Amino acid sequence: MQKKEKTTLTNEEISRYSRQLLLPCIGTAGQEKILKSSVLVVGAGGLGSPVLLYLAAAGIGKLGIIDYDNLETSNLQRQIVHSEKNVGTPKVESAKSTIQNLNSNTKVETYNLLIDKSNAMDIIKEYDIVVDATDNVATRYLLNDASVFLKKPLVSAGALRMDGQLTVYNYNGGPCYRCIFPTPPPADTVTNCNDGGVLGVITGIMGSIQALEVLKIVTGIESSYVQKMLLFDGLTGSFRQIKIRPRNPNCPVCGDHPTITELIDYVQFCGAGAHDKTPNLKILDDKDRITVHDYKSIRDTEQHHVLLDVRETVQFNICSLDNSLHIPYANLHKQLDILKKENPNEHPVYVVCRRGNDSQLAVNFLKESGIENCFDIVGGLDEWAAKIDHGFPTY
Ligand SMILES: Nc1ncnc2c1ncn2[C@@H]1O[C@H](COP(=O)(O)OP(=O)(O)OP(=O)(O)O)[C@@H](O)[C@H]1O
Ligand SMILES: [Zn+2]
Repeated sequence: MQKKEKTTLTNEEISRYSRQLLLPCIGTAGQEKILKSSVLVVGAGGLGSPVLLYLAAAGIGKLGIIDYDNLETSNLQRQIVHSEKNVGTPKVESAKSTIQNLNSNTKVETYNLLIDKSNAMDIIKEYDIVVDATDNVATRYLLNDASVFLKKPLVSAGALRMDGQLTVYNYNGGPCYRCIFPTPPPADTVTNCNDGGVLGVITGIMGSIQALEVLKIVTGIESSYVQKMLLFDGLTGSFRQIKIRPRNPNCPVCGDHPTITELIDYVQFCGAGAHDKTPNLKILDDKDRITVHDYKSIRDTEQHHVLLDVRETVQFNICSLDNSLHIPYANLHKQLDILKKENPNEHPVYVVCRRGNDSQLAVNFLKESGIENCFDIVGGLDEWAAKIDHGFPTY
């Protein structure tokens, strides 16, 4: 008969983790590994929340939490590691207090900072696994490269609107993020939750699967997403697993002859930083733009004009200025006649959107279509709320 090593788990640990100890794929040996492991979670937002909660609950020995931001009310819809009383405080502290209430045995390190090339290596080297729960391309490349250099698995996910995706990079001979996405997308084509929206449950589902993959890696169960990507469509409820390319031997970071051997400037590489909610375009000359203050006096002095709001209908339904003519930017080419009908005397047209990007594109388009007397309202309704009417809703 083979003699088994006695478990090092205490009676308290046996009882606390009993429901997962009973799983043959985990058992006492798996739980011992979980208790000894350390995981770095980058981003304490929509994805990071379930990751942190489930990993703390499962007994991960040390959790690192990185986030530079403070908690906002609009985060509570999905960032369930936080609560109302912590609005305005650093997310890392808010998350730490929740997970310490859940499991006081888990050691928690907080990093209230923006992870970048100056600090990434020093922080990541202290952990076994990295979880990418952020929302921007610059940080994805940074975490990828640092994880490759330090030989750490990277459990990465994203969620937007009703969809999610997930992959485990740089693990068991599989590809890294750069093998699959060698060049970043143009900055102005990237949509984030702030613009596109996201249902909280979607981030909950994707973050929960990230936690699951972490636990599988820690306990030595094979991860299901090496060289595979999970695509989740919340509208149809379908989960699809697609095979992705293998490790690229010519990959500049993880390939056979790497050309990138230290962290680079990711903001420059991606054309956008971690902070940038939406790139602030400036495509019009100043003569084609007016400030919110100038537009306010046009309204106050009742000058004849048309206010054209080019936001999507879902956004227009949230809030709008009185007497706006609504034509979404995407429909403008089809609905120019509506604008012409509303403005037979060719009064000036002032174009507004949420932040002043689409409105500039719209002014450009109107000018090309022969409507010369039109102007962009700089900074859009966000600027209106900030500078003119503090009671105007922001979202
Ligand atoms: N380089 C980085 N360093 C530290 N934290 C980061 C970095 N990049 C992103 N984050 C954090 O990752 C989290 C991503 O989560 P999520 O997208 O759900 O939140 P959000 O940015 O607060 O959302 P919203 O776009 O609705 O304001 C954010 O809390 C953000 O502060
Ligand atoms: Zn690679």
